[in-house]
Amino acid sequence: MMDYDDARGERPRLLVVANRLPVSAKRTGENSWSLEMSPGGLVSGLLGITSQFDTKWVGWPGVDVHDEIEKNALTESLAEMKCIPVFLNGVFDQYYNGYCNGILWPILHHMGLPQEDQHDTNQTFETQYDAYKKANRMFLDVIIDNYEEGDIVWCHDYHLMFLPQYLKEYNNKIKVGWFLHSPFPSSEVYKTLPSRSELLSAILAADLLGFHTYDFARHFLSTCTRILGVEGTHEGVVYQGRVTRVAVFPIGIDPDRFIRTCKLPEVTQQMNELQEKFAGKKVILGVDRLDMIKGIPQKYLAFEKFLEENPYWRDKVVLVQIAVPTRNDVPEYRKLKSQVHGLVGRINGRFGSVSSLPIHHLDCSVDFNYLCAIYAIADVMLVTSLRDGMNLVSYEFVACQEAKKGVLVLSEFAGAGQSLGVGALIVNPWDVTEVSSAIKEALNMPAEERETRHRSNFQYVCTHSAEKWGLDFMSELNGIIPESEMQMRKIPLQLPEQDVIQQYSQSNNRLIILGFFGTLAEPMNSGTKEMDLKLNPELKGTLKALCNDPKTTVVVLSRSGKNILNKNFGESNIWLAAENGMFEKQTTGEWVTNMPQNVNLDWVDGVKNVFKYFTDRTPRSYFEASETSLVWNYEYADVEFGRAQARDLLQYLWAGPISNASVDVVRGNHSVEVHAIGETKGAAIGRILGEIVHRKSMTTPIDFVFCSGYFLEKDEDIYTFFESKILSSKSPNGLDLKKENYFSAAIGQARTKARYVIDSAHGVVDLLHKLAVVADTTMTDSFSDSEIYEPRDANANENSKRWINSVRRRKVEIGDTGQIGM
Ligand SMILES: O=P(O)(O)OC[C@H]1O[C@H](O[C@H]2O[C@H](CO)[C@@H](O)[C@H](O)[C@H]2O)[C@H](O)[C@@H](O)[C@@H]1O
Ligand SMILES: O=c1ccn([C@@H]2O[C@H](COP(=O)(O)OP(=O)(O)O)[C@@H](O)[C@H]2O)c(=O)[nH]1
Repeated sequence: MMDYDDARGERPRLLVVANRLPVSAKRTGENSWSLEMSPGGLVSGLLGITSQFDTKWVGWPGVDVHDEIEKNALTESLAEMKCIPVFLNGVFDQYYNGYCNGILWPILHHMGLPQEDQHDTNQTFETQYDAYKKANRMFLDVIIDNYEEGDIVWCHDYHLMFLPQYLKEYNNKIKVGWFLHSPFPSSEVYKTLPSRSELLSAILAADLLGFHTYDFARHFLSTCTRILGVEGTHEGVVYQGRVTRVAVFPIGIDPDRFIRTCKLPEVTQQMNELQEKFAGKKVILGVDRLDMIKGIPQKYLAFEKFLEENPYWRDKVVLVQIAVPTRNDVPEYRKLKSQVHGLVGRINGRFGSVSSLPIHHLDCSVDFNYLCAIYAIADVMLVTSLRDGMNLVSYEFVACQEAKKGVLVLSEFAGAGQSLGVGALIVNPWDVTEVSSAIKEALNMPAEERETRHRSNFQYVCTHSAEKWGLDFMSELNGIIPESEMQMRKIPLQLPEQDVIQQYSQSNNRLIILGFFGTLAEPMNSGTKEMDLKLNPELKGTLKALCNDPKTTVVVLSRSGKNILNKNFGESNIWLAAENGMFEKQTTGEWVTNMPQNVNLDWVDGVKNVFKYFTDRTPRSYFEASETSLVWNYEYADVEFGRAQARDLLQYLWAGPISNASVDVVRGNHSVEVHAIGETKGAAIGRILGEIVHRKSMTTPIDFVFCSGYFLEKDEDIYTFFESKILSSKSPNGLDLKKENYFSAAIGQARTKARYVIDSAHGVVDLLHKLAVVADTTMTDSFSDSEIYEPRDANANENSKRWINSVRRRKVEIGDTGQIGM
């Protein structure tokens, strides 16, 4: 955790940006306002971090104000509380009631999009979406007006999903964090959102994204994979050349505030009054905003069932439900209110009497002291959220229960279900029978068990406070920025193709090192099987031309076996390294083995069986097997399923065929590779280089190296091998390499040890075509001046054909025989 130097007044400046300010304004007269604490867990949680930072809040003040004088008056009142208002006049209804709470909120809580009148819904959707973006821009404008260099900006919640993008577009150096207080749904639900990609890309502009639970973070990562096609790693999401860190930060409360409040005389007085009022009865408590995600109807149905089945308890228990009014302007919420009132009437009618009602339903919020008092006297807290980001009410109840040690009945669908699962009775709120039984169990629970359960919850709530949550997030954000900047700096440049061509044309002894899979091989399709790895047909002529140039040596380094390389490169005068260098040969010669003596390959058949098993059960996966290595690849399978299968496959392997074998297991992006210990591509290239120098009896040092492939991270030593050979003067090892004539280029990797990147294998194919032309022209110059060159390969792609022809024409025009001046 970070240590901030309060004594020197060096608290970092933090702009907390949330839809709602911690206080909401109410007009009390002309130009005068009263400020009240805003409801909801977001505000409660964030209050815990204000002491650690020089914090200012940016948010909606809770009212529409049109008059400039009034705006100024309110702005001044809010400034005293370090709050900066964003007046959302004109867009608020469409943005907040419409897009935020009518569209995003139900999607995030697994409830799906509204389905009434599709045509109207589509029309309003567009307007609401526009208002949402406009509102996010209004937040941006206020931030810009108040931003000072070095400020950290922490954006909160689903209301502000565009803000990270807007902030970074304004100033890429601002540290931006974004935290989601609600759940993040499964990709199957999120996918239905019409603006799904834009919203995802917009939040990925942040440096750090936080979620309450692993489930939500996992859903988010797999949604990014499925919708944007990006890979989620343990570090986060690599998107558009930068890494966005994704991490889990479960929010907490300020437990001391509750513990202290419960000891205040006025609060103990309220407790006494409540106890007197409910004397002889057990109190079950519910505290929720009247929101459909809180499962209040389900709670009432379960309570009704409990009363039905347990007549003994009918006059000995009362359910007090504080239903805090919320989002009254959203139609769904108004409907919920009447539904809930109907249920209360029915149950009280069925089980109540003149002197007692089983349900006390309050449509209001209560003040903080009263809330603590009622938390403290309750015997059972009943939380039946159908989905809930965290549910701080359950933490608050625990914090107030040191004396009573009541029982928490908690929905498994609240984030809190993951943290308080040991102490609480966890229920599925949709299962009224289960909730009814849990009520009974809670009411009958022996004191000793209540004590044990409470202790475990209390310990958690006290150690996982809102302050810790805020500091953890900020600490991560601060740590991550330099790293992500570093990563941005480390991101290699695009291969400078023209420099490669120029250096190639000027050099006298060139070495081209290429991978096979994902580089020279034709893209696989779903039907591809083990032996089908084939040289891209576009490259046949090109490779031949390169290999036939006496100034050029081509090496193909592959994890594939000897047979596959023989089949594909048998006709070229080329150096081959099969199985990552276990076997080597020049096409004209015999394969030489580098396999250590006594290497044990007993594991191969067992691994093959496991790979076969998983290939059969994972559509569009396939495996390659060679003498010393096997690779199972799920690149073309459903990525999520493939990943899950890969996990299972590894368990099978470790438990069986490789438990005692001398093998390396490498997890690639979409593959699992098992190979005999002993070879790396870097070591192989070192040996081959020695051979080349020796066999060719070289007199001219190698003065051009191009090395490119779709290599696994562990094989990237192939790129670093040459780095140590780059000298200012000619080196004794037959190399004359400088940074100008050494080109290492990884295909499609955001992070690599190579100097450069190429977006796809097409880039390599294209470049090789061009180099082949240079090889041809420098070798023979056998075209007549009037001849327009036709690439020898009819399949060469259009760009390279065009390029080649333009070079030919220029060559004709300027009579250039040896060099191509680019
Ligand atoms: O501002 P409102 O529209 O009135 O709604 C109140 C808040 O509701 C949501 O709270 C969430 O945040 C809590 C703390 O992280 C979490 O415990 C709870 O599960 C969530 O529902 C909403 O996310 C906030 O933005 C609202 O302010
Ligand atoms: O009359 C009330 C009752 C409760 N709360 C607070 O509202 C928050 C509810 O947070 P929770 O995470 O449980 O759910 P949310 O309402 O944010 O979805 C808690 O901090 C409660 O103390 C409130 O402000 N007024």
